[in-house]
Amino acid sequence: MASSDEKSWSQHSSASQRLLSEDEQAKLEHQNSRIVSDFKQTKLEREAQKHWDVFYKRNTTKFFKDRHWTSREFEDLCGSEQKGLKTLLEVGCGVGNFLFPLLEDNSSLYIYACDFSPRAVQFVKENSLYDESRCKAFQCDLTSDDLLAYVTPSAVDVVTMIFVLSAIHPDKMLQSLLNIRKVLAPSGCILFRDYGLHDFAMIRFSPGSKLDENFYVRQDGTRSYFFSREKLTELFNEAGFETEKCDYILRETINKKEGVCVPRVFVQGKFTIRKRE
Ligand SMILES: C[S@@+](CC[C@H](N)C(=O)[O-])C[C@H]1O[C@@H](n2cnc3c(N)ncnc32)[C@H](O)[C@@H]1O
Repeated sequence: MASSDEKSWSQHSSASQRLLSEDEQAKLEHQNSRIVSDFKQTKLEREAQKHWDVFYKRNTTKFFKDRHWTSREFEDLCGSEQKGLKTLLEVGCGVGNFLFPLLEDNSSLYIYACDFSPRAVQFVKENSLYDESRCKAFQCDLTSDDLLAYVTPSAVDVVTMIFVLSAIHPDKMLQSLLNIRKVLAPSGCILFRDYGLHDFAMIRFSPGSKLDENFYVRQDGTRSYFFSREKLTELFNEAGFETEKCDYILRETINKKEGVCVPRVFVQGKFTIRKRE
């Protein structure tokens, strides 16, 4: 995960995926020498929520930086008033690093925010900027709880998914998207940003951390998938969405702790509900 001591120093987008050096290819190959057992994989899935909750117990609100870049990166979030954007749902909101900057920048926006970690939701509610007339935070597991229990059907103009789908088991990604689709207005969209294929964090995993193709477990039991553009568009297509945009974002960050410059890869996209099935 990108911790708060990593500082970005340059950024650019690219249509093609990052090519690996021979050394990096060898590292990826080496990861296959020890794949996590089925027994441990089942346990990790059963305890997914617990692992994230413990993550927030340990890191409180200090791990992720406030995401002030979102309005810049997603033009749909810029000037929301003029665009008639009224209601937004952020899924996998963590402690609100995306939510609060957005609330501050958009005075007429109402934001629903959910996460399956009860501690994360509690941190959101305890934030001094939390205002029930402007937002509602609730606990919800996207893979199993019906979003319609909290949000009116088709009531949401924009859903944001910021580094959340990667934390969900690949077998449950589709059902999570179908769940989200139910609350999205027919003209609405999903704005997406997550870890991309060949991100530095992916190469860095050691043997014994690989769960499946492009899917890994961290030391603390939280998991991460690394998306190719193809995988992502295929998934959204299957869930009834059209891909408006889907790009790799390549950026270099300085990891201050280790004193090295590392290549980060993210995937960013915009998806709309397909008009005709
Ligand atoms: C990498 S963090 C990103 C948090 C936040 N979106 C941000 O960018 O700061 C992933 C978040 O997804 C949440 N999450 C993982 N699986 C989930 C699920 N099935 N349902 C709801 N939230 C989930 C975790 O609790 C965690 O807060």
